[in-house]
Amino acid sequence: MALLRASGLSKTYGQGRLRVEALREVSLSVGVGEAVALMGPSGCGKSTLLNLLGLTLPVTSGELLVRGEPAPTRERDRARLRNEFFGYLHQEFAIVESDTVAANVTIPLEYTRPRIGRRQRLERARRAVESVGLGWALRRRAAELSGGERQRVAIARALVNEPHLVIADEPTAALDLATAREIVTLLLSMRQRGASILVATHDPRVAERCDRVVAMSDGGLAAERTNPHAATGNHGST
Ligand SMILES: Nc1ncnc2c1ncn2[C@@H]1O[C@H](COP(=O)(O)OP(=O)(O)OP(=O)(O)O)[C@@H](O)[C@H]1O
Repeated sequence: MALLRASGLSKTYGQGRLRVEALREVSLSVGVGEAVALMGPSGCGKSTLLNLLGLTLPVTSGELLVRGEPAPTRERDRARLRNEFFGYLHQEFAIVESDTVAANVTIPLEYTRPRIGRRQRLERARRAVESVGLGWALRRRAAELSGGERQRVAIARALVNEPHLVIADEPTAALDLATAREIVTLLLSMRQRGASILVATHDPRVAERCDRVVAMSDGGLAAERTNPHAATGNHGST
């Protein structure tokens, strides 16, 4: 069974003269432990597709199955699934600069139900921060870290709830080459825990390290190829 299966997804923003058909009839599956890269020109709909698949935007039409079950429509249920199932990594990191690394990384755990106690939240944050090599920075304010270190904090936050799927939108756009490479290595290493990765990127070096590359064009899927040389995870079906 695919972890995520989208059939005929469409998204329209606005109404009347402001109406934008951002996605048209997109069908895509993501297998367990699979890394899929979305590529395509600016404005072709990559972020919109990530937001639909990551349940942060409602679909206009189409079907989305999460582990074989239709994605919930009630916001409360969607929020719970987001917290339990997904990890999110953004281009601009979305780190709270004035907070410590620990406080940033525990954010996704604040919303889990049943609630996780403070001590356990901190312990999980510590493990996640250590897994990205930043154990020394746990009590530092995020503002004191470099761009690459902040992106590693964002990765720790994306994996602290042990997500089944990590959704990353241009995770390396603001980074230099060496740091970008390191961040992608970290991101893809989540497959070893059975997590799937869905990443929108303009960078062919990121795409070539994923198991599958899906090319988008003008709100639709244009082409798809598998990368025989990508270090594969434990895929379910596609
Ligand atoms: N909130 C919104 N309201 C109206 N139109 C939007 C909104 N968000 C995106 N769009 C439009 O939908 C289309 C797809 O945008 P999207 O951000 O998904 O593209 P993208 O491929 O991620 O682009 P980029 O690579 O530049 O991030 C674009 O035409 C964009 O202008």
